[in-house]
Amino acid sequence: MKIDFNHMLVQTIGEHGIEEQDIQKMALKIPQIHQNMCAKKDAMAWRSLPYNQAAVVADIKKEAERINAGFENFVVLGIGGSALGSKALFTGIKHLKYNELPREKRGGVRFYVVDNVDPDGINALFDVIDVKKTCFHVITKSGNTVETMSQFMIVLGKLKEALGDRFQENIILTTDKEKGILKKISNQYGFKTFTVPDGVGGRFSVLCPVGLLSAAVLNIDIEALFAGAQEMDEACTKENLWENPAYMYALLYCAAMKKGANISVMMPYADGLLNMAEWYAQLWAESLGKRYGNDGSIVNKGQTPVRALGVTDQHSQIQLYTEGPFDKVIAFIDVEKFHTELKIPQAPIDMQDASYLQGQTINKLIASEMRATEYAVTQAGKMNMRITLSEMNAKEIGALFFFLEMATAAAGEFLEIDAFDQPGVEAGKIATFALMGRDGYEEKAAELNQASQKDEKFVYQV
Ligand SMILES: O=P(O)(O)OC[C@H]1O[C@](O)(CO)[C@@H](O)[C@@H]1O
Repeated sequence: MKIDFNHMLVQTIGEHGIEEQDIQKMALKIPQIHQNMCAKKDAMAWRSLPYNQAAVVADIKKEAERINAGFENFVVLGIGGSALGSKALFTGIKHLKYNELPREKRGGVRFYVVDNVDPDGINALFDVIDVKKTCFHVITKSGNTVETMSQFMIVLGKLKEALGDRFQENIILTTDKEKGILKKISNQYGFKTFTVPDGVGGRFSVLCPVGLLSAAVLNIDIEALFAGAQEMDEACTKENLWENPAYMYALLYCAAMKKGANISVMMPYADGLLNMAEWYAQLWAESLGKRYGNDGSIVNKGQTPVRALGVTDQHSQIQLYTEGPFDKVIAFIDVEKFHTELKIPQAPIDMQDASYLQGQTINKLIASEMRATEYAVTQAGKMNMRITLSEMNAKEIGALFFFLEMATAAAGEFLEIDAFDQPGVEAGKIATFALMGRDGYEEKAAELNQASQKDEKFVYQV
């Protein structure tokens, strides 16, 4: 993987870029940041995932074999970090019309992720799967998340209807080793259960059973995922800024924030990587968007992630990126070698001025469009950078996950905030419990009803 930061700098984009002397100044913080990253390594248990899971991976593979031998479909039920990693793995590595392929080409079950509580969305799935022939992986680290628990209850109802009491084999749970409702259910009913290790938060959990069971069911090479993550780990644990791309990413993005770039656009030029941008959006937003600094002062830090897809969004967003405010950093992601090379053939009709395309490849077109867009935003003086994957395979995807996780953790150190909590989300979760009538939340429900009184003059009913 190549990570190129050239277009973040004043010498390439002009006055809105970052000066080398700003880098030197911020680099003075690196020894302390590095010391913190080393001291917190054990607490950041996700950093050990590429190394310490031999037994659990063996178990996951056994389970995946059972699933692929006995079922037609595999459905992940979860939300946020419990779902986004699986989605990124699925489209980032597998065939883009995987579920529509015949079984012998897929080599396994069809794969779905349900990460919302849209009634039509959930019901649409039941219209295309036979629940009897479906294995559901229910993932919630906290074991309490309202969206996942309600999906689970709907599925249990359907399974009971279809199978009577013989639904145990259709359910696998992944949750905390002791906390939460899901763990209690697991203990009581003996469902096959995997554990989210301590110190592995949802958004950092893709390389534990949360994402690995999906990987195994999809026949994704888990060892290659780990190998990519390990290689990246080696680079991203170096103290030297000029050898550590995660530190440089964190430094430059934090320098950009200081210059008012409050938006982080991730723009992959590959359909399959759009879910990687979705995954990054949660990682970057939930980790860095914080009201309080480590010292308890109010800091309101963070940078808003935006996902865009090349080339599609060139025709919707690039106008803004090029000519709009200097409030963004754009990370382009490109792929050197796609799974396919697609030639534009000689057309059977006269293509007039479009005939220059004949004999060329779509691969060249997507690569050229990325270069052209990169050139345009660079000329316009907008900060951008490029991550190049050699291919969309398990090793590169494992490396990319790990790089972005390390960069996020390091950015948390630069910003002097806790990158591993999410108190702002908890507030919404509590309010939802109250609105849904959960015991113990009566006071909150009353408070909410009071707060939702509206001044009718600002409400337009048309
Ligand atoms: O895995 P859980 O506990 O259900 O949480 C799901 C998601 O909810 C959050 O807590 C908040 O959205 C995320 O951090 C997490 O990934």
